[in-house]
Amino acid sequence: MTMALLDTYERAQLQAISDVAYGNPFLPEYPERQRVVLGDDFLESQALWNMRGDDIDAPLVDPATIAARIEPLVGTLRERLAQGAPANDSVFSLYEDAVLYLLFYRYESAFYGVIARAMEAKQTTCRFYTDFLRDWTYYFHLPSQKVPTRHEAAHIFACFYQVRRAFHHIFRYVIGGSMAAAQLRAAIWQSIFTHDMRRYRRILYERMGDFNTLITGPSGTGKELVASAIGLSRYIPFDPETMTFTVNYNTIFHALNLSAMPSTLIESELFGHRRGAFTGATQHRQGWLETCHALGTIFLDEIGDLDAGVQVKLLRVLQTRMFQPLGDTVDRRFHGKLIAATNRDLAQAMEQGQFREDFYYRMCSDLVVTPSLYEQLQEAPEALYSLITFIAHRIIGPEADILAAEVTDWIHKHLGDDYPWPGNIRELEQCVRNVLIRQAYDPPKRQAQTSHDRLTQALRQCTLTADELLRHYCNLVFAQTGSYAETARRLDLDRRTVKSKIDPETMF
Ligand SMILES: Nc1ncnc2c1ncn2[C@@H]1O[C@H](COP(=O)(O)OP(=O)(O)OP(=O)(O)O)[C@@H](O)[C@H]1O
Repeated sequence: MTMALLDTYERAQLQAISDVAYGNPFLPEYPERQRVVLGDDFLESQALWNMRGDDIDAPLVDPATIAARIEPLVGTLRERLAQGAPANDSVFSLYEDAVLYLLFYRYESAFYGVIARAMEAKQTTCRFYTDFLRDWTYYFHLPSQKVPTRHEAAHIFACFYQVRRAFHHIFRYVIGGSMAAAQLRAAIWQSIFTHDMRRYRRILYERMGDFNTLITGPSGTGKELVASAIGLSRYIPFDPETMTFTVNYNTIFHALNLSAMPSTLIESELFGHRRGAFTGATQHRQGWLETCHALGTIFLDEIGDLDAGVQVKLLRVLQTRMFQPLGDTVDRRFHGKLIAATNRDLAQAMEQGQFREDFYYRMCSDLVVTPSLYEQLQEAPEALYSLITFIAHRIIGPEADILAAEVTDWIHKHLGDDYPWPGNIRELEQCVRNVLIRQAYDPPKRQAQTSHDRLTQALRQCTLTADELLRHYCNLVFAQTGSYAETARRLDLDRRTVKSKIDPETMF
């Protein structure tokens, strides 16, 4: 009688590991997957979807425990396969998933070393690829049968590097212990790898540049940081001959703030120009779209402010990936990825004819929304302290806990627990700095107060139409809450109606 290749328990363990390996690590349900594998050994505080503390790159306990636990099981399965035990696709696939999980954590710190060196503009020869390749061969090239993995070792090596970079950048750039912040991290992960990591690894990894990403959310909520996390975590091929990654990820992300530039400068920055294209164009100049590396990213901040003429030209890039420098008639191709951000309500801007619909629909195949600080604190008031600790740590390093306690106390006494943080995390950062230096923070003069006075006056004089009244009231509540969702909840209106009434640029 031939013995089954896997008993029920082993199969269940491998299936649980496969679920862990392919889940979005920042989603709140993810810890449950880890718990299935680890049982009582699972450490809730280490759950990946939590914000990381002081050291964002400290080794993670739960994944390391999982890797240690599966190693003997993977070894046993390898022995059985090596002895020629017949296996079907489902067993091979579980085996492959577990081996890749094991190998990722075996080399995780070595990959981090490559990330750190790239930050210092140094290129690393990844000698540990030799060890990786030895392990790869050990697990996948068995004496009596070749495990049918569809991947090359170098490709998986590149995928591991990308996953490690994504962890690093997401933790580095997106802070916050609320569910809203965790979901933002999960959305970034999805924007990088899509919801299906297997398909990503098979085919999509080299096509993500074709998908544009649009980031929306109030000012100061980290839209540029989200864009950096996505742009710096793109797939970069590994060259096994030279044992190097083909480009330094740290050199291929370019941010352009459109609201800070006149439209002619935007055009020339983006598309480039020929000599004599306009007065002052004394030299031929390549634009960002031309110089952008194929694995690179151009980030267009404040896209809502883009002039209609530039929108048309950019639309062509979005549709055909082609463009012409100013004064030129020859088409050039854009090879990178485009990410845009805005804090404007684009739905309203389109309604008012200020923003082209076709442009919007070309941008929104991948939409990421950053939550306001107020929204985060409504849901998890305790998140304020951890945010402050994180910021304090970034500002002064040692004694961050003491500063955090001082700032939290100050906020509690002087701003109150319901302060709306209209400037979001950017404002919180300034508040921490101010309390550090002056032991006080004066919030910028709140528009809400003036709004309130004007509304009261208009109400006394009975001069408002019903629509004006609603509009003003929406703006007033929005100024207090800083959140469309919360305003809609308080007014018992739907979010779209609220959005259509609010103009954050010229709040009443
Ligand atoms: N989620 C966040 N995590 C960490 N820091 C943040 C976050 N959001 C904002 N910050 C801090 O606020 C600063 C501003 O962030 P960023 O420029 O990304 O905001 P933004 O949403 O693009 O704002 P704007 O719409 O005004 O351009 C950052 O430099 C960072 O210090």
